[in-house]
Amino acid sequence: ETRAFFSHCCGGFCAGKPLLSYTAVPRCLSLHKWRLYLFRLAVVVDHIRIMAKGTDLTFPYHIVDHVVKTAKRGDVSSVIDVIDQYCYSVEKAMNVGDVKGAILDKCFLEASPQNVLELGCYCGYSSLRMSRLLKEDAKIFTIEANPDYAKFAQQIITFAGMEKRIQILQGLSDEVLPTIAEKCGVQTFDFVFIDHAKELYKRDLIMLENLGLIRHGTTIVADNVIYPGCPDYLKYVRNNPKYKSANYLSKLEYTDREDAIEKSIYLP
Ligand SMILES: C[S@@+](CC[C@H](N)C(=O)[O-])C[C@H]1O[C@@H](n2cnc3c(N)ncnc32)[C@H](O)[C@@H]1O
Repeated sequence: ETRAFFSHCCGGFCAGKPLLSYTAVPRCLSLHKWRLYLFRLAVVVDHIRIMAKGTDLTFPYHIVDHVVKTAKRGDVSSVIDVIDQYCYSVEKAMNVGDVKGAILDKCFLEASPQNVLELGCYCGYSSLRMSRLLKEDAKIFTIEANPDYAKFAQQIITFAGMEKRIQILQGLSDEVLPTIAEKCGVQTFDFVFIDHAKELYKRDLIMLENLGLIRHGTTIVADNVIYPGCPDYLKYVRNNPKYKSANYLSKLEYTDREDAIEKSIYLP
């Protein structure tokens, strides 16, 4: 139980959690360069745990291999199905999965967004799910701190033929967000999927507000709000007149454990 909990903390990192939490400290010059090193160290620790079978999670490159061997190139739905089959039958991974993925799809279709932001790309699974439902000229920007995961996600996204619709921005969320508008030519996002380090959900939502990156009516969907959970985020969106929130009870990806998705509409 404890192991499973830690393996999902910070979006799947376990032993690295205290190190990752350190990356949550406010940016300042003296800490700046160390935050990414600590993030990478946390990843190394987790890789050792995966190799030692100390967690039931997988390396994303296993997923890349499986997708390339099994899925149909250029067919997004085939790539998504192959990842789901792999996670059910071989090794679990920390992507949103098919069950909560259906809720994400529903929220996405209701919002019919033009500009989409995702925090936490991992292997690109949720980006690909959303990309199937994108309007003609709409685009997804997804932030991923781990350079290896960003690379594997890029391979999967390109294999699925979605490289023009999904842009990966590699870096820590609080370092990428301040320059995203200028870099990507986007003023505000219409839909945000938050699925990175659970203790950063609230901080990064407030950052999006302060940077003016969300507008009246933006839909914000947050994953894993029960397991491993993000109580401070839920308290923030539920007790805040600027948000109208709804909870969708579901199951943790590829398991029977209870989890949920929180959808919040920003109405400042
Ligand atoms: C749960 S996974 C994302 C799963 C993905 N959304 C999906 O469903 O396919 C969380 C990801 O967030 C990334 N992450 C953690 N902290 C981050 C941060 N501060 N900035 C950007 N990415 C971060 C992790 O490296 C990990 O790949």
